[in-house]
This record gives sequence, structure tokens and C-alpha cells, in this order.
Amino acid sequence: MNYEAVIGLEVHVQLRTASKMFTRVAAGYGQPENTLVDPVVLALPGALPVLNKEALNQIIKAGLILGCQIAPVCKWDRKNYFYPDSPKNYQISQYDQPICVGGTVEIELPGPSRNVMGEHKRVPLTRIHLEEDVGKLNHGATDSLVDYNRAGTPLMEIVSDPALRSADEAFAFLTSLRIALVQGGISDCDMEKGQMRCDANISIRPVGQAQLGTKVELKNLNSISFVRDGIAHEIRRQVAVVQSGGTIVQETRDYDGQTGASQSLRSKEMAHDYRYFPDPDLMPVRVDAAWQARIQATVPEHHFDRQRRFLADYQLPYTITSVLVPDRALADYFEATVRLGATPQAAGNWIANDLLRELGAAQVTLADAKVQPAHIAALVKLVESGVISNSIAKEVFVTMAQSGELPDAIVAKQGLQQSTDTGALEKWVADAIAANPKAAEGFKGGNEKALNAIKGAVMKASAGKANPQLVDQIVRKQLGS
Ligand SMILES: Nc1ncnc2c1ncn2[C@@H]1O[C@H](COP(=O)(O)OP(=O)(O)OP(=O)(O)O)[C@@H](O)[C@H]1O
Ligand SMILES: [Mg+2]
Ligand SMILES: [Mg+2]
Repeated sequence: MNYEAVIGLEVHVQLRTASKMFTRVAAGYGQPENTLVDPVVLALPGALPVLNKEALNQIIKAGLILGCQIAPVCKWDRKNYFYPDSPKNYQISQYDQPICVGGTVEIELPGPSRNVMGEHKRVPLTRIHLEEDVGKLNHGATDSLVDYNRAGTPLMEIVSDPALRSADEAFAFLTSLRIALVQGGISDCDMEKGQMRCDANISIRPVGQAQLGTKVELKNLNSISFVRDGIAHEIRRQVAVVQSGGTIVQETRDYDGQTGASQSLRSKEMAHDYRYFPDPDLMPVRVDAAWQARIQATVPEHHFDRQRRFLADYQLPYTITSVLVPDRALADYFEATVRLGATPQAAGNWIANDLLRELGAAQVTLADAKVQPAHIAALVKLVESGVISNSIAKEVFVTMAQSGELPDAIVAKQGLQQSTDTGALEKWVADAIAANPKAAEGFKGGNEKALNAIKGAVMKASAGKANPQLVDQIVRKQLGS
């Protein structure tokens, strides 16, 4: 029997806000334990929550980016449970009225090869709701310590439909979602800092069966690659269980990305165990059309729309677009260069290859780069107008990346203009022919390629400054063709 996998993801993403969800204490990472706390975070008697409007703005923006419908009223519920990471014994969350409903994440599956765009698919979302993050338990050998710095940080939970069919699709989903949220300024989505966390729900069913199988939830998947590996592992495990006559039990399993093994954590509680009820301390908030429109105006172009535009309008190769587009600042930089008059293909090449290489070597971010769009636009112009050759331009690029000087200044100062001095060229060519008699004979015998050795020698003699078109003409003339 053949089985197919069914996967639904629950993705928790911390919103980038200055303060916490229901109090003015700062939200942050990496501070000394229990310093980002106050009576609201610690749930001291009498403390009352006050909504951080910015958190609501951010989740509405996330919903608009993903094409969700935004609920007209945002209401709050208590999710009751006892665990030391939550001092209130409940979490403020949204139960039956999530702020965002529907929407999709557009994904790209791996293409037939690196330089070919893969198939695109829209994965439907069930809902996105807002809740507060919980504290963190640090387990020692004999005891556990709790840190409430994270408690109360605004957190959204994005729940997908059970519509993914493979570990690769889940990988593509998280990759695209992360780009969209980072580009929208919703979150930095750093999984190492816990800003983005994913639970994967996995079941299998015989191919052709409509009814869903029993799901297993995988937790603690703290990188996108671990999500992919964990899902692939779980699918294999379930198929093996079923094929050996067993049945899948609904449970939560812990996947260890380092060892590639999983173990059962607990069998899943039912939703009604949480005794949800509306939070009497918080008033519902009406989100009218004008509010939505204000936020809609701040939604950036979706990265895949931008990629399609780069392919169609600038005729860039797919590989260049897939370097530029995932990084909003880099794509903006490219478009700024084109606006300054640079040919798009040339600008794309310089930015995706040389600029990134130099930034990487110097360990500098784009924001601190000495090479600005104006530098690249000027360099492209120098090459296209024949003032310098492409190989000299490569050297100029390295110099300007280090000094920040404009390319025209570097070319003038170092005398790098291509030589159109025919007297000098005639001499270099004559020398090169004398030094390469075999090549000269070869060309006369009809071998076009033999010219390259002579032209190469001329370029070398001129230190790269000879104008290649002129050299070609003069070589042919001297060889009598
Ligand atoms: N049979 C199934 N196989 C695979 N995935 C499923 C199946 N049924 C549901 N799912 C997925 O499981 C996830 C359920 O998430 P949801 O937050 O609604 O409930 P939960 O996991 O029970 O609650 P909690 O937030 O407490 O973990 C969704 O992503 C959904 O698509
Ligand atoms: Mg959930
Ligand atoms: Mg779950």
C-alpha cells in the first residue's frame, strides 16, 4: 500500500515591538534573567493588563501581507493551564475569534536545477491569532530556574491548514513565510533566539483516502532544516509503524535535530482542557476599515511578486533574482542602481556577485557598504562606453569597495583608461605576433581560435588597458586578413 503524508504547521512568531503585549516593560532578548518584568508580567495581585496597540498593528499587517481577512473586532480569551513558565496560570490568547482568518503562504518548490524557477503553490492558512509568550525554564541537574523576561512578549500563532504534502513543502513554507514577515518588519524571525518557532503536525493516509489520519505533533524544531528533517523522519516512522501492523497514536513527540531521533513527550490534551473564557480584564477592540487601510498602505510588495517583476521588467536571470529578492534592502539597492541609469543585467551581476563577495570578505553589512548604487551605476557606464575593460572594472570594484572612491576618480588617478593610442597598440601587436609564431601560422591556416593567444599577449603587455575591439582589428590587419 502507498501512503501520502499530510502536514499542518503551527508557527509562533514574536512581534517586533518595543514593549510587551499588555504592559510598558521592554520586550527583549539576552538580558540578565528576570530584569524585563513588572507587576503585570509577574501577575502580582491587582495588576491589570493594558493593550499595546503596536502589537495589534503588527499582527494586522502580518495578516494583510498574507492576504487574510481581518476580523472587525479583536477579542481576548484566557487559556487556563498550570505551568511554572506562566505566573498567571493562564495565557491571554484568542480562542473563537482570531484576529486574522484565511490567507495563504505562497511557496516555491525546488526547481529541476539551481538556475530554473521551481513550481509555485499557495498553502492555505486557517487562522492567525495573537497571544502572549511565556517565560523560560532553565533546567539544572537537581532543580529548574524560571526566567520571565520572555513572558508577555507579543506572539502570533500562524496555523496552516493540513495542506502540505512533504518535508520539502514545509521547508519552502517556512522559508517564504520568514522572508515575508522580515520584509514586512513584523519580526526578525531569528529561530536561534526563539523569535520564530514551529510545531509540525504530521499524519499519513493511504493514497486516495479523503479522511485524515491520526496526527502526531513534533515540537522543539529550532531551525528550518530541523523542521524538514524531523518531518521526513516522522513520515518514515509512521509508515513503518503502520506497515508492521501497528496504529498511530495521537501524541506530541520531541525531535532531536542533532541525533535525528524522536521520542514521545505526552499524549495530546483535548482543547477543552484549557477552559477558555473571555478575559474580563480586557475590552474587545474594534478594527475599522480606516485602521486597516492605514496599515495596508505600509505593506511592502510581496517578495515573489517582486521576483516576477524583476524577471519580466529587467530580464534578469532567475539565479540573480533569487539572490536579490529575499533581501529587501539588497533588492532596493539594485533598483536604486537601475534608476541611476545602469543596465539592469550589468547592475544585477555586480551586486549579486562582486558586491556580496566584497561585503562578505570585509564582514560589512549592506547598510555600511562604501560602494553605493551611484558607484555601480558609474562603473557600468565606464565599461559600456569602452573607457575601461571588464577585467579592469573588476579591479576598480575591489579598490572602490575598500576606499569608497568613485570609479571615475580611480580610473583617472591610476590611468586605467583603455588605450586607443594606435601607435602603442601596433607595437604591442607586432611584438605579440613575433613572440607567438605558431599562433600566427595557425590563424593563417584558418584557425580563428589561434588569435586568442596573440590578443592575450597584447592585453598582458598593455596591463589590460588595450581596447579589445581595436586589438582585434590591428591583429587581423597585421596578419594580412
Ligand atoms: N490529521 C492531521 N494531519 C496533519 N495535520 C493536521 C491534522 N489535523 C490537523 N492538523 C494540523 O494541526 C494543526 C492544529 O493546530 P491547532 O493550533 O489548531 O490545534 P492544536 O495543535 O490542537 O492546539 P495547540 O495550539 O494547543 O497545539 C494545524 O496546523 C492543522 O492543519
Ligand atoms: Mg496551536
Ligand atoms: Mg499544536
